[in-house]
Amino acid sequence: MTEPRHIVRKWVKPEDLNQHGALFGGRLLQWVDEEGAIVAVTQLGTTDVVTRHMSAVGFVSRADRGDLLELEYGVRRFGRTSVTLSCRVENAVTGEEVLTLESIVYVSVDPDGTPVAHGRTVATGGTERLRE
Ligand SMILES: CC(=O)SCCNC(=O)CCNC(=O)[C@H](O)C(C)(C)COP(=O)(O)OP(=O)(O)OC[C@H]1O[C@@H](n2cnc3c(N)ncnc32)[C@H](O)[C@@H]1OP(=O)(O)O
Repeated sequence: MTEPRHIVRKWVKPEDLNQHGALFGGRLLQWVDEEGAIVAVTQLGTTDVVTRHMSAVGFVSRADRGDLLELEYGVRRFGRTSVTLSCRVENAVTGEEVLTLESIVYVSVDPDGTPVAHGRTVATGGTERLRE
């Protein structure tokens, strides 16, 4: 399962930089997780979603101040309580790969934080499930 894709863009600003003047890796992971959670929320139709697992992280190339980054998510799999996304980050201008995560697993939870079945089996490209 790879379609539809979800793309968000981030501009690297001065407050996002590390001591070498490049994008701080932790900031990039924050973006990847936060935007991924929003994709998961739109897929599952609930805002009660938590991150359970991330696959190995490899920072392939650096991003610098002023770079425009594209975070592209795919929906890989629906489980009983989880949804698994993939994420590729690239420079929106050059297309150079910055980071790829094979899988990020988000879990639907109840108010006590216990996993609950979400009942979803098919990906959506929209936000209509939030209004169901
Ligand atoms: C958006 C954010 O930043 S949220 C903040 C960061 N995240 C958190 O604080 C979450 C902390 N973790 C937890 O509270 C708990 O681990 C929970 C509630 C998420 C899950 O509880 P668990 O006891 O692990 O539940 P369980 O073993 O049933 O797993 C839940 C789902 O995650 C999947 N899962 C669990 N571990 C993994 C793993 N290592 N890799 C892939 N999937 C996994 C399971 O397969 C299951 O999916 P399924 O129901 O679709 O088959």
